[in-house]
Amino acid sequence: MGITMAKCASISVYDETWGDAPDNDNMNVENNIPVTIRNAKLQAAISVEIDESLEREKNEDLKRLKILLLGGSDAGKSTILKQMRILHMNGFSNDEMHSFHKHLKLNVFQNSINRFAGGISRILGFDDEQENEYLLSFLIFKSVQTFLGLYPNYASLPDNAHYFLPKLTALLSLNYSPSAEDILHLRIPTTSVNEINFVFSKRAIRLIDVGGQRTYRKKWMHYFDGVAAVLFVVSMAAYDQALDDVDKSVKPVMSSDVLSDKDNRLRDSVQQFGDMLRSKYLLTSAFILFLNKKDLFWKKLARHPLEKFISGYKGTTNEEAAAFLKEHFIKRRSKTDKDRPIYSHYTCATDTKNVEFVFKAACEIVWQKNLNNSGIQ
Ligand SMILES: Nc1nc2c(ncn2[C@@H]2O[C@H](COP(=O)(O)OP(=O)(O)OP(=O)(O)O)[C@@H](O)[C@H]2O)c(=O)[nH]1
Ligand SMILES: [Mg+2]
Repeated sequence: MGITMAKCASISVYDETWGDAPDNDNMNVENNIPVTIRNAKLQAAISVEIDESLEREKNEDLKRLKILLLGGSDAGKSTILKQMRILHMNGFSNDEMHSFHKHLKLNVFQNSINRFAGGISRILGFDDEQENEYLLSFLIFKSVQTFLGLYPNYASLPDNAHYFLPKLTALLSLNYSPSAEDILHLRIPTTSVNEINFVFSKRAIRLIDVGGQRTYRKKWMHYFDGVAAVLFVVSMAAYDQALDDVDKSVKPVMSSDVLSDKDNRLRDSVQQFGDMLRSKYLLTSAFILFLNKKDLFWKKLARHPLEKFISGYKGTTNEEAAAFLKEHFIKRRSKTDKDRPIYSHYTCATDTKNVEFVFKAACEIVWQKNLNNSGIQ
């Protein structure tokens, strides 16, 4: 857009100059400089100015990076955005902290206690009335630790339960104010779009975080224009989890080699990743895969062997398991696309140092790609 305007400007200045000049301009002398020479000097100056302006624009474009966080629900996209706020934007305002505090209570009660109590009651064979009584009883506080010890991988516990439940008594005290770590562990599903602009390594970055639930994915494509990089975030810990928001009308189209359950979250992510790679709007964008929640993945593997959920896995170590998952994403490249580089990192989005490191590495890839595209090496 800017370049087109600059080109138009150059033509109109040129035309006006020559249109205004008298027929016999060669003979018209002012300060002993013939008009044609003056015009030539003027044109040269304008041309230099336009070149400089184009160069400035090109440099500005190189600096302004549009980065899109994509991936399924609960993968960790908003957690990465929060980390950018902490790392590059002085954290959160008082209003935001206040709202986080409210969400914290909601998270602890709605997400964790309800599910936890439901889990206990099912295990102990309680009916609804008994369950309600049980919920109200103080016993629940002591039982939290016992339950987590007995059932550390209880399937319907949200991922942040392992962080929040052991801190329950402190969290429920009236004067408790949430720490940065608490905020990073909060689960607030994104229902619209979060966007932040910040400067990193002297470059302006526009980071966009969209909602990962199926209902919100239709909106993703509104943000595909001019995307320098897609950070596709995947929860590795989702290999044994079912989708919360299964829309039965959506038919799985994936090959049958991955995962037995068609509503499996990881399987859904693999499918999404393939779809994004094939999107004609993202063909020139760098693709960086964040295989996230590595901390939870390591913990789960011992109790929930990967081969029970993904056929074909024969490895024994954590590293082999992680590499096996990664391969399922990488092989979603199409035949025509098989040489397209896909960069990947194993990440823990709640770990600020880890995110700082991988985000820097991701940006370096994007900058290098931009330089190559613009012909500057
Ligand atoms: N332990 C652990 N928890 C994580 C990690 N990444 C994210 N979480 C937690 O997982 C939950 C979901 O993270 P979000 O960032 O809200 O996920 P999202 O991808 O934005 O999800 P949607 O907004 O629904 O698309 C939150 O409770 C996070 O604290 C991680 O690497 N390790
Ligand atoms: Mg989110």
